[in-house]
Amino acid sequence: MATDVHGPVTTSEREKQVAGAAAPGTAVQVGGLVRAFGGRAVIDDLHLSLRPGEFVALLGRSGCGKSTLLRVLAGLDQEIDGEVLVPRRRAVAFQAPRLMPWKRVWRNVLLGLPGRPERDVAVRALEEVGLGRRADAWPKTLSGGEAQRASLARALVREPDLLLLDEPFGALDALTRIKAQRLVAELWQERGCAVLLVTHDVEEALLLADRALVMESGRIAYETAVDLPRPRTVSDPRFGALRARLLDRLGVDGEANEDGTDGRSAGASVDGDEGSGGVVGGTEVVGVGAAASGSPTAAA
Ligand SMILES: Nc1ncnc2c1ncn2[C@@H]1O[C@H](COP(=O)(O)OP(=O)(O)OP(=O)(O)O)[C@@H](O)[C@H]1O
Repeated sequence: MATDVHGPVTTSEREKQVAGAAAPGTAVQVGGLVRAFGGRAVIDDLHLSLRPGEFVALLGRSGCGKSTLLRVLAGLDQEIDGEVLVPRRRAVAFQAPRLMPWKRVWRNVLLGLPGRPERDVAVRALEEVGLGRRADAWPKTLSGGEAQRASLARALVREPDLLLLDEPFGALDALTRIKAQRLVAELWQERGCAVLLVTHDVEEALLLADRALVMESGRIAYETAVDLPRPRTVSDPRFGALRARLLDRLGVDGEANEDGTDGRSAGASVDGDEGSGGVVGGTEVVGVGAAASGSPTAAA
């Protein structure tokens, strides 16, 4: 069962015990996590930790269990074994904005919040994502990018210590996507919350994250620090080298050389199904413990 370790003091004895076991300075701590569907373990003895304020990207082939892990961390799936320590304040945004069409945008932002929060609370969150003037709009009148920003506002209004993003930019066109990535980078810098971003896009991971993880066979099979100064550019040779290494690890042929001098132009992404064979094999951990550093001011 997912257990909160931050925020107001927990009440149950079990929560106290688990909270006591959490390492200091840890936002997320997962140990021996197993999630099975019909006897098939999609997550199998997974271990993961995030530091407060750390931005981590989670990559992996389609069907390898990324969204399942995110749902567990969000507390949406509790049919698990193992230990999951997460902040009490956490929020999730999905690829589909999931706005209720019969509620105005500002009411969507406040959906599910305890108490009776005022409209102003929603408007402030909408202003943060550049949508203050659309507070009274109906969701169907928003563009795809605007709807995604409204979804982000709904997550931010919860003032999360952990923000879980499940391919939030996946359905956006290229330009809107770049803007949305920059927005997330800025909001992360301002808010200082830990972020776990599920993405298929290696470049997106490298532009935004302190650390990139690759999930495979139900575990974190590979990780690398992204210790590049911000703002980052895809033309940086070190960026190209990291991209090549990650693509190789994901079983995708990269055109970039290891030194990054002949990098791909854009859109290095992962597809193909987990379990369809593939180049990725074995378990390797590289650069464990990368510190969150620099200022995430730009993402392209
Ligand atoms: N509720 C469920 N019932 C049965 N199987 C499920 C359920 N949810 C997920 N699965 C299975 O678990 C596996 C992992 O799914 P998940 O959505 O976590 O993968 P993913 O890595 O996020 O994939 P993608 O990148 O394509 O979104 C898949 O084989 C999926 O069919």
